[in-house]
Amino acid sequence: MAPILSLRGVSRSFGAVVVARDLDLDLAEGEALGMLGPNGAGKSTLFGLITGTLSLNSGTISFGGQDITHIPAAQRSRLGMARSFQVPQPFSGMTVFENCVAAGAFARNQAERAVYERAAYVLDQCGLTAKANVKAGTLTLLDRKRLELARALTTRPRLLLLDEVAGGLSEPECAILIELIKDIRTTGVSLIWIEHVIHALVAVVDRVVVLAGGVFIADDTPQRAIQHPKVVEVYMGIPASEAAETAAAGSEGRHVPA
Ligand SMILES: Nc1ncnc2c1ncn2[C@@H]1O[C@H](COP(=O)(O)OP(=O)(O)OP(=O)(O)O)[C@@H](O)[C@H]1O
Repeated sequence: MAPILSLRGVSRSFGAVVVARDLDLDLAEGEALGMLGPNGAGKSTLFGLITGTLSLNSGTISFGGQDITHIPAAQRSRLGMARSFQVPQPFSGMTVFENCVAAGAFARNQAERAVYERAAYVLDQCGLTAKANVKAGTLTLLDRKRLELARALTTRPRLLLLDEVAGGLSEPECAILIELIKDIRTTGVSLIWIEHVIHALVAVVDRVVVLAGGVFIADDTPQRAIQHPKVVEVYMGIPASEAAETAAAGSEGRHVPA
């Protein structure tokens, strides 16, 4: 089956800062991909390139088999892309329900009434039904994160891009969010999740890519990716050669990607 999302030769710099250097990436329909990388590596920028809020310096992006490289962000969202933001950005003076309706109506260019049913369904899915009439600005952090997900889901995305949704949550709150994202996965939506809370990511995704220096230094199963010597080097400051030796000594027979 053709991938739902394909990046080919994608490059983007900000002055001397290269955040994407000739990147290729395929995401299968229904796949959940985790994205790791040090602060400032360019992960959120990559979301901007995929959703069309930022332009590429070179390369192509296709979505659902269609070349979307030059398609504006609003149109990409109508094709079925939605993202959540690192810092939740609800309309604070509007209720939780109104926030979802506004997101759904705008993204799909529909009358608000046409998305009421979807918004109610999604609020239930995200555990927010009891807060439907509460102003978004009064929500706890966990509920703001849930609302970020709900707003994105109201648009009926085929591809959901999550940017650090677990950040700042306590462990019990994080466990609730993990279950919610697992539940969202069962609907068949494809997912890319940028996250620094690695255990949350590993609990949910099928595959992890690690972005550093504008390239993917690892692309593997979650367990293998986080133990990749280059990843250990970037995160822990241990030279890749030493990290590889430690990994080999500690787990005889385990596959360590080259
Ligand atoms: N609009 C912009 N203009 C100039 N530089 C930018 C712009 N957006 C991002 N950058 C720079 O690009 C680099 C990548 O930023 P980005 O936010 O994509 O990283 P990130 O991997 O998501 O980081 P974090 O994990 O800290 O959120 C950073 O050095 C950032 O300062």
